[in-house]
Amino acid sequence: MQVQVVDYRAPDAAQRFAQSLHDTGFGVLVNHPIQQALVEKIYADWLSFFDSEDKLNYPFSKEKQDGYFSTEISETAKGASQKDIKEYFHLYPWGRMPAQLQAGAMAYYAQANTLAGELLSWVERYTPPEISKHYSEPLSHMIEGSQQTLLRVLRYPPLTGQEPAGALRAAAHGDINLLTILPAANEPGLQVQDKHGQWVDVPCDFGMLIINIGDMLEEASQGYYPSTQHRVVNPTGEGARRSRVSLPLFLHPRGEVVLSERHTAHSYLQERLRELGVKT
Ligand SMILES: O=C(O)CCC(=O)C(=O)O
Ligand SMILES: [Fe+2]
Repeated sequence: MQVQVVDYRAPDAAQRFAQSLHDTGFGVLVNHPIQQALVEKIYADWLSFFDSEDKLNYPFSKEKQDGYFSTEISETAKGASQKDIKEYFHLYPWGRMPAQLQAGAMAYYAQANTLAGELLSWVERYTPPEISKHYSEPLSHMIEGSQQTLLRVLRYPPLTGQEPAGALRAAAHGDINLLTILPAANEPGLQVQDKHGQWVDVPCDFGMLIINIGDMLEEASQGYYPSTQHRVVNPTGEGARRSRVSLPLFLHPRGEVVLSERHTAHSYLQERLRELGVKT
């Protein structure tokens, strides 16, 4: 399996992108409208923040799920035995965040959210009618007015050699939400699992934008768009001494949106957060 790299400006971009998402759960865009300079500035600013004590002023809230999640409390992927080797900060427009980092992070949030809305309409356009007739409302409507879309700034620290056997930067998991938008990180390591169980590197040249399907869209599309397992493997050699930083935006519907006969977005999210051990 090879994840398709699609030129956002190509005349057939929408169709090729949706096909890639259907085939693999992943799609990669080049020539997209997200400003690379902004992404680079966020990476640099947040690396300094994670290196500072200031992060301890924003302990995560179990109820709201905003703030700083340390390596000690960060999530354990569903079915995994070890915690991931990562720390991260959850940003919502209504949530807590360091004042000096707010403008950059919220500018990125707005850009990525706008693009995500367009990409959802691409996904919808190329959904076969026998599937889309079950969408409770157009996909791009599901996110309108949503307060749940989450920007996560992740920092994977340099490895110390003392990590528990089998622990990974991010163990295999599927994302919970509709779509995830992820600029290529500053270091490699992201892999996706193909239909035969093999792990395949996701194209990650600096400047590429990686998009993947989450469980909520798999649920709403009855599996037509698969939420594929992915992971971040540990670096070896020189790379092990470096931090890796990444910036996924998890696109969430409004809580009351009906995903399927079984679930609203709210009921689905609560169930999954409990499974991750970050909610009681
Ligand atoms: O850091 C990455 O490249 C991926 C992160 C990820 O998959 C996640 O946080 O859900
Ligand atoms: Fe993920």
